[in-house]
Amino acid sequence: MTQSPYVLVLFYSRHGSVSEMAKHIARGINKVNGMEAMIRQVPDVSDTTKMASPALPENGSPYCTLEELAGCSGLAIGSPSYFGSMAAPLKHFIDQTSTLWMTGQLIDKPACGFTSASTMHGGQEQCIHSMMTPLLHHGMLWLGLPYKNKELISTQSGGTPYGASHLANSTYEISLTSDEKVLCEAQGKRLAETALKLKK
Ligand SMILES: Cc1cc2nc3c(=O)[nH]c(=O)nc-3n(C[C@H](O)[C@H](O)[C@H](O)COP(=O)(O)O)c2cc1C
Repeated sequence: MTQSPYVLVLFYSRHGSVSEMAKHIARGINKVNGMEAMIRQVPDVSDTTKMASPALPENGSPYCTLEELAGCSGLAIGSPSYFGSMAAPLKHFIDQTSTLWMTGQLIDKPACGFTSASTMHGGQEQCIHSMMTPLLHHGMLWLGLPYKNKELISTQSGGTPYGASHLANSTYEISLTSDEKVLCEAQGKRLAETALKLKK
């Protein structure tokens, strides 16, 4: 069976905010005819062993396989901001992608990043940049969010020109503001439109 062209929405989320953002990004992707969203998460890592998750997630999206990453037409990658950087489980997953790097399977495919953080100036932009770096090594084409999206100006919470973000506060608020939702959808739509244009 041939898989329809898809944009992979790949994330790690411990408390649910980034997972919620992934749904809104997927909604934007699915607005583009000819592209569909595939939502996948990465397993947690343990403090004491190399890898300690069950083979299947207890809830939420399935775990991503390397084949699913290799086959995507575009990639939206999301992580909570942890000390201004991506969370370890996502980095752990990326660190297993050397075979894709050696075979150049992600070259010239578009990518973008999204994040959630508990504080306004706690490193949202830095976290998005941390996800950009390995994907540039993979030869991917990084997309931001242009200011034609007026919500970037009106937002009182998340939203950056580097990628969508959510301000969860210290109360782990999962629900997104309307500006944050619009920006997530705009980012997903832009990514899918670009993936369609670039598709060979
Ligand atoms: C280890 C750790 C480090 C964190 N570092 C930051 C940080 O640097 N800046 C910030 O604003 N929030 C930080 N947070 C808060 C998370 O980014 C925030 O709760 C986020 O919304 C969680 O996303 P999730 O609900 O998808 O798990 C940190 C949380 C943890 C557990």
